[in-house]
Amino acid sequence: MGEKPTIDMESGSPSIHRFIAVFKDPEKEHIFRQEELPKQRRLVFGLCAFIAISIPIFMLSDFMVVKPAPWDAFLLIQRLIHIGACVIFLLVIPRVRRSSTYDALLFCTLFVFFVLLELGSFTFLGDYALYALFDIIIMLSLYASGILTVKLSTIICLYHSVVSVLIVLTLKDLNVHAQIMMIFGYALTNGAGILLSITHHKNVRQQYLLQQSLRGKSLQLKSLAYRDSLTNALNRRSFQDHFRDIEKMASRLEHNDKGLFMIAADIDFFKEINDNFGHDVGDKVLRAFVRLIEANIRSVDKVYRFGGEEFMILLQECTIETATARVEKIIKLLNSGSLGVEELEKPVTCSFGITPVLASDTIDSVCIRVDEALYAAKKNGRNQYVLGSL
Ligand SMILES: Nc1nc2c(ncn2[C@@H]2O[C@H](COP(=O)(O)OP(=O)(O)OP(=O)(O)O)[C@@H](O)[C@H]2O)c(=O)[nH]1
Repeated sequence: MGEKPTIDMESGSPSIHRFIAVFKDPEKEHIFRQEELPKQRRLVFGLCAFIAISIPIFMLSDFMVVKPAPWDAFLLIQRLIHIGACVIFLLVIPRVRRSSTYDALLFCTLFVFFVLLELGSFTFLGDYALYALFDIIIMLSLYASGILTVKLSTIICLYHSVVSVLIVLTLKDLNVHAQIMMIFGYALTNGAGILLSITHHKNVRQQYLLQQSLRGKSLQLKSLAYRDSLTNALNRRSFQDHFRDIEKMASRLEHNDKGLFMIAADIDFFKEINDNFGHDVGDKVLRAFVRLIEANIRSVDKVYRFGGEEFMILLQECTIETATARVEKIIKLLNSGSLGVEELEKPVTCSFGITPVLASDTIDSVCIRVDEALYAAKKNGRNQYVLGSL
């Protein structure tokens, strides 16, 4: 599956066309509509289900007002086609993946729906006002629901207004006064509907932008809360909060050739660096150390600063050979002066403890084991690694 599309809020809030209520940038409009599609599908699904259920109820009441044969048979066929169209749409709509396909399908369904509804109006015994009321309610709820884009609302409104006016004019049993009122009613409903539609689409887009910006801000805050401000490495809180994921990963890899490895790293004689060259140089060393580690692990692996000059490195899906090879390489790079802090007279060295993370481990058990290995490395003379015993 592709990555979920998002609107880039850094490049400024995208503006909205005033009358057609879509984003001015077509790509942003496309991303927005793809994200909105699941919600729209749910709405249309609900609407179709409502029509499919309510029409049989109307069929029962129709018998009271419908004209005699052949209109009764006509009405029955018309209602059955309605229900059939809704059922087909109910089956198809959950599978629609593109907003353009969705629009085309919706337009076809609504077209069939209104043609049948308009034809159905002839079957009522002069009770056109009742039919019109039902019709107007459906139109208004469609406009206001956001199912239709402003473009679709306008097309349907024009088509429906023209046909409805023609029907009103051809109805012999409506007097002139009633005809004028009906036409006036349709004009007002459709006009109000288009305005509702524009307002609705603008609101939905503005709300979407607001949500995007809030989502971005909350991600920024989360990242700030989980990062160490000096080195930008992940911090101890992040390690604690994500340990559940680490446990899950360890269980998943339990019977695998590859597993998870925790490495504790502690820079040797760091106090001396601070004392001899000052805190600023000490800070520089810490930043350069994190950069060097990050450059020598994969992007899925993680570096956490636990405090001071103490770090944890989590290697994912690797073997003991790879874990030790990576640490050996880092030790070699440090000894060759690759840290690149010019103020220092001799290379900075570091001691490491390495241990696999087991499915049965808790945060404490793994930290204790890896700390013991690190302590042994320090005790053995520093600038080396020790594998923790299980
Ligand atoms: N520059 C700088 N120093 C820090 C920071 N946090 C802790 N320190 C210093 O790191 C030093 C840690 O010293 P020790 O715990 O004695 O460790 P060490 O000198 O590296 O000795 P060993 O670990 O035994 O090799 C202390 O002097 C702390 O003040 C920091 O953010 N920046």
